[in-house]
Amino acid sequence: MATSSAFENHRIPEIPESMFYVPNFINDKEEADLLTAIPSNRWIQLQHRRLQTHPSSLSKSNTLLEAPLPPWLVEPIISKFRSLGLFSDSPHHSPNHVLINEYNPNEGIMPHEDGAAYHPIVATVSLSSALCLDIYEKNQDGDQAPVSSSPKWRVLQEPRSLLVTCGSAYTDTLHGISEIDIDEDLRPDTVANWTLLGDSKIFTENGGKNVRTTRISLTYRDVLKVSKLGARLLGRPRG
Ligand SMILES: O=C(O)CCC(=O)C(=O)O
Ligand SMILES: [Fe+2]
Repeated sequence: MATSSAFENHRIPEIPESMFYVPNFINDKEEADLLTAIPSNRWIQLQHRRLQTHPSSLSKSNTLLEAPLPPWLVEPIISKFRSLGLFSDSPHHSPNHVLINEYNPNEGIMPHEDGAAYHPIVATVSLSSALCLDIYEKNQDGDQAPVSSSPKWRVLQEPRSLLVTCGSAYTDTLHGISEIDIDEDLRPDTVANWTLLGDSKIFTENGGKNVRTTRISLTYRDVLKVSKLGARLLGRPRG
């Protein structure tokens, strides 16, 4: 990925290439504006989280109907991506799809990979609460199972942070969020991005604990297959 050299300083050292962590990627006001803009009528309730997709869900063949992202998901985020060089190598040179997840305490997502519908990069902006993303080594026999049921690395995602996963971190690992209400044992040797955190002190002072509240993630992606015809026939999806 062609990124600015300043961005290299945000590389998470322990994890296979490449994951990058940027604390305070957005400020308090930008976070508050995003939280206000997320439409309350677009949530799909899943068993262990809520989800919304913009501009629309992918079809069964993993095709996106061409449509713009809603403006509140574009600025200020996309110009910040551009100045870091993110998505410059991806086919559409900018994200065209955003999945938004919401997790209450004790909710999460099973270990999985994001797969081949997307160019191998995902950029995740976290809002409201910190939590740990668990990273697992992937079995190389193609069955999508983790090598071990315990994660190999943990990435602590603070509110307003950015996490970028690309390269072999995208293709050769699985990621998940465990269904707990407190992330424990947060220390330099158990958190892969500890030295990159914006405020590691609060976790140290709190006995290495993060008590979760509701956390929202905006996950930006570039869908490979885009259907222009669909967009013309069906018009723009609601945004
Ligand atoms: O909420 C997150 O940070 C991870 C979400 C995720 O893995 C996904 O939407 O595919
Ligand atoms: Fe994922």
